[in-house]
Amino acid sequence: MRVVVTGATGRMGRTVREAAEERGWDVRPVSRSDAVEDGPEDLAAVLADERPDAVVDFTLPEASVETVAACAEAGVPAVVGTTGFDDGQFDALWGASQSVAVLHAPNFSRGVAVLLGLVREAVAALPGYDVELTETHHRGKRDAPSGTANRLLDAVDEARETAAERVHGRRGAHLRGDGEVGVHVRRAGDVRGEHEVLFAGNDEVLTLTHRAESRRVFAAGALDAAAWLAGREAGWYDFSEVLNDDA
Ligand SMILES: NC(=O)C1=CN([C@@H]2O[C@H](COP(=O)(O)OP(=O)(O)OC[C@H]3O[C@@H](n4cnc5c(N)ncnc54)[C@H](OP(=O)(O)O)[C@@H]3O)[C@@H](O)[C@H]2O)C=CC1
Ligand SMILES: O=C(O)C1=N[C@H](C(=O)O)C[C@H](O)C1
Repeated sequence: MRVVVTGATGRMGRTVREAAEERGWDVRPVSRSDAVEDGPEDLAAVLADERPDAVVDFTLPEASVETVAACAEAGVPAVVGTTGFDDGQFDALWGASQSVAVLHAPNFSRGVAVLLGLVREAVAALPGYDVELTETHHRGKRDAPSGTANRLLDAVDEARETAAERVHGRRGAHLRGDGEVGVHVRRAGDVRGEHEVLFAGNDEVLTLTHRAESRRVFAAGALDAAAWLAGREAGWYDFSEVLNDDA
């Protein structure tokens, strides 16, 4: 496999490069900075010259939109791990997937894929229970709540077949509403990523927690996705399709 890694000097960019090199892949880092060999370079030119099998992108929403547009132009599949897109940016990614294969996931760990299923199952089995979500990440994280937290909240809504009011933190005199879901965000140190979904009711509490212990887990999932996506036709793909084919 030959992959281009954008945001090559970022926390995830560095981890993805190392993991791909360990697999023996041909890795081409692309960065805005001159901290990588070959310095800052135009992505479109790199894609045209080197024809990689896929691009792996963990950057910022505005940067990912540009990257995926360049991939669409060059016909190179794109794996996107970036989070924090607004609706317009998300539409731009989806639009590009009409002309190239795009796979976006807010979390490339297999444990979180399982957690999503468990949350749907718990919501369906525990009607009327209060649900609260807490996520913790390192101090360098920009977006809140995390992309994974938003995906977990969507899973709660899907299982309830209704959109819950998402209450971000609580302060002052305020009684909890029946259907609301509390969302709590913590930023501290270098916590790699923790998500907890709590269900309470009927004199009991159930918590489902996922904790990433290294960024390598995300890099491994993204590289598995890149290998799966290479050579696929244009379209919008989901990480669950990669995992299902693996099972
Ligand atoms: N889906 C998943 O499993 C995971 C997703 N993420 C997501 O990946 C994204 C990146 O996370 P992380 O690696 O921690 O972030 P970092 O801030 O460490 O890295 C982001 C990199 O993006 C590049 N970049 C491109 N354009 C810009 C710009 N305009 N301003 C700043 N940087 C820019 C820079 O690299 P350079 O200078 O080299 O171009 C920068 O280092 C986040 O959205 C995060 O939520 C994180 C972990 C797992
Ligand atoms: O920024 C991070 O670090 C992470 N971001 C992703 C998210 O927003 O959900 C995934 C993971 O939790 C790490």
